[in-house]
Amino acid sequence: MGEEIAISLKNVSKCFKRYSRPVDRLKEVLLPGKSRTDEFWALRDINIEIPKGQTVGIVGRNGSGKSTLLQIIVGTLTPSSGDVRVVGRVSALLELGSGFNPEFTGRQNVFFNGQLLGLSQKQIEDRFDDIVAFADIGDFIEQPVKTYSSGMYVRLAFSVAVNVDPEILIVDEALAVGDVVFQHRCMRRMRAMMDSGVTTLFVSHDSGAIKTLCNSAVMIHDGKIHTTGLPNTVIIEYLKLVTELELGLAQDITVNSQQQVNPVVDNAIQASDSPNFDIESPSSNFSKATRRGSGKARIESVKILNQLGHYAGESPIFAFNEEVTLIVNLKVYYTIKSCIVGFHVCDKNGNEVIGSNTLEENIKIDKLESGEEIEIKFKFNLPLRPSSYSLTVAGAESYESLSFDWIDNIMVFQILPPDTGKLIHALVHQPMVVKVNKKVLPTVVTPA
Ligand SMILES: Nc1ncnc2c1ncn2[C@@H]1O[C@H](COP(=O)(O)OP(=O)(O)OP(=O)(O)O)[C@@H](O)[C@H]1O
Repeated sequence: MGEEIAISLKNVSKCFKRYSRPVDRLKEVLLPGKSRTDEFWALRDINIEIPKGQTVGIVGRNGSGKSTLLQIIVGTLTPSSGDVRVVGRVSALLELGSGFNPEFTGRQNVFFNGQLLGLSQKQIEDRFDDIVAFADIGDFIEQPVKTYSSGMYVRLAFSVAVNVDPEILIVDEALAVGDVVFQHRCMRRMRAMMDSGVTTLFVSHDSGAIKTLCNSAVMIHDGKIHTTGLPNTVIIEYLKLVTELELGLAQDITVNSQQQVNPVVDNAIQASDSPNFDIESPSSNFSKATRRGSGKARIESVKILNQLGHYAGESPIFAFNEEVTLIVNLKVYYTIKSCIVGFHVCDKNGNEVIGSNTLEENIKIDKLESGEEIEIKFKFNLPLRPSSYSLTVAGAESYESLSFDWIDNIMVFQILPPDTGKLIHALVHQPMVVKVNKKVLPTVVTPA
């Protein structure tokens, strides 16, 4: 006998009608008979089968179609075509704001929701204390839900969703809204439910959560299934796509910023006259990166090797804390008195999180003549929070002098979450030793 299927979608597509201009909606009302909407396919030919008891993660960029897919499975949206089968009682925690009546108190909403999910009054009463205890929102349970903060709202909604004995649990990113303590509590509860055989569908942008919680994952892109498989494989594909798109964005910005050339630097480059800026490099990103400098010496190529010593590619993905080697090749066009070459790694907000240079690392590079070439290698680890980072590489004769070459955004790379499932809360992670000493309480001697 084959495995039981809890959720099955066959050739499911969803088309929304959209007005490209608000005035078209008005025109349609005033001049009925002609549709003025455009068709927008949010989902196209989705085929998924989720066996009973599995936990499946769904990833995809904003607007890729994840929420539409979940709403179709839950039944709050009907597909334009295709077949949806869901076997079992579904409890869903979809977007914030759905499910509760804002005018009702928390207590009234618990009963209202429980009934919607098919529980009797008695069954809800039996579970009520557990629901309130898990939500931990104190006296607010007697207040109208419209007075709740978004965090309180999620606490109560999640508590209801997990305390009604669902056979299928569908969670859409809502965990991110609660505080960290609550997120951990939710994770523990979800894991317990998964262990007890509840089929779970879990949408998240948190690749660590997908990797630690799910048996398999599905990546949606532009309304279609892009990749399915083991969570790690799907996450790598997802991060690769995100990195490539980010890099494309960085390059667009670069093209604009290059139009505003710093005149001082520009004159210096022109004065140097001879350097050839059509650099051959292993990276096609290279020539498009934001670049400035006198041009007396030029960074000819930059590449990163992974911990196995292999070239990591143009948009690398590294393991958490992986040891990498950055290799910078420099060619001198005009004699320089001395040379400092350095780099830094920036997070998305532009914070420089890792960086150094030859001078600070006590590597002295003396006078270099025109035509000389040098290679500099920096070996370091990447103990950084899983995210994407950009690399900047630069060189100058001294701290006081104008850079001879400075290249921002030469590369964007991605760091994966630790395999252990550990969450990295800070930007940079430090190895540490933790010791707990249990205090021995003095024994109290009671007088005879
Ligand atoms: N009711 C609607 N009418 C028209 N277009 C819609 C409607 N609902 C969703 N869309 C469009 O469908 C696409 C998919 O939306 P959906 O909310 O499913 O994406 P998502 O992957 O969940 O995004 P996010 O991660 O931002 O929540 C988007 O382009 C969205 O604008």
